[in-house]
Amino acid sequence: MPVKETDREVVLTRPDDETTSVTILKYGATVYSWKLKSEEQLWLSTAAKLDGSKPVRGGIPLVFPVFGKNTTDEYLSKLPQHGLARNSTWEFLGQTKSDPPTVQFGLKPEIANPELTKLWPMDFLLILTVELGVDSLKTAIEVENTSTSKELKFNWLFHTYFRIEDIEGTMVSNLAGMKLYDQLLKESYLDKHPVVTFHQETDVIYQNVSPERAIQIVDKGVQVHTLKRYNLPDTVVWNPWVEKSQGMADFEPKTGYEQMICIEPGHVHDFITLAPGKKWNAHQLLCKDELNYQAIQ
Ligand SMILES: O=P(O)(O)OC[C@H]1O[C@H](O)[C@H](O)[C@@H](O)[C@@H]1O
Repeated sequence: MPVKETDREVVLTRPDDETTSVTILKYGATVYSWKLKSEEQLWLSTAAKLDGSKPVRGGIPLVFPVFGKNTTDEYLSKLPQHGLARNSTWEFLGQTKSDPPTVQFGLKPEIANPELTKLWPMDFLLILTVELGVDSLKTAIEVENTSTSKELKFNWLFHTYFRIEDIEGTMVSNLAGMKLYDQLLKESYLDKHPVVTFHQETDVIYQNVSPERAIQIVDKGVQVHTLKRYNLPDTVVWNPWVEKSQGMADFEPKTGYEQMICIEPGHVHDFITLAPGKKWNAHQLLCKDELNYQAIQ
């Protein structure tokens, strides 16, 4: 069966290849496994909670309506870090296409985490579409402002944890020349390095990364993941390294930072503001591609 639903999750398998599948937890509509020919592509902590007691540490948590911890907005500042989508149980809306196999999940205030919608009393409808290609995974989001009178102000981000072999042998290409905000230094600057490499904790937000840029994760000269984006101008690059991993109870094994890199496409530098009745769409595409070093314009 290409789509298997249980109380907890939905597993989508390619009819032409049963070793290629994606598993989506209803809690957070979190993709927590994507296997290509039996090989896991995403990183998941061995201590990740899959029982709805905490957002999932790994896979693709969804960040909405706020990225990080807001301190200025009257309502968004009341929400916990990264908002309410990753700590709400979404509704499985079913399979919408058989080729490529595609499923949808929905979230609206009536079913979202009531502790959190109390703090952020807005009208919205989120539809997440997950499409399993031969060697790709597309996650697409539609945000609708269902209010008839109020604007909807929000961030969106796909918090994608990629599985890699060895962080110190890994580089991320095609972000060179971009302006970034370093969340650790609390400073903005131009990244003049030709590629991003990792030797310590990294937590940076690249801004206005052109949609033509395919971000590639390269392991010792070999392309292992390619990330394409639509309508997601910012890209967060995060690796917690040694100390930060020690401090996260759900991050295991403690050496796991060596096998993961978060490349998170989003709209987080500015808020999106949607007028009543309007919709906003974006997607990320995780795929395999030839190594393509794109020149800085
Ligand atoms: O621990 P979490 O709330 O899941 O956040 C994990 C990480 O998410 C993003 O990558 C942020 O840029 C980091 O500052 C944060 O530490």
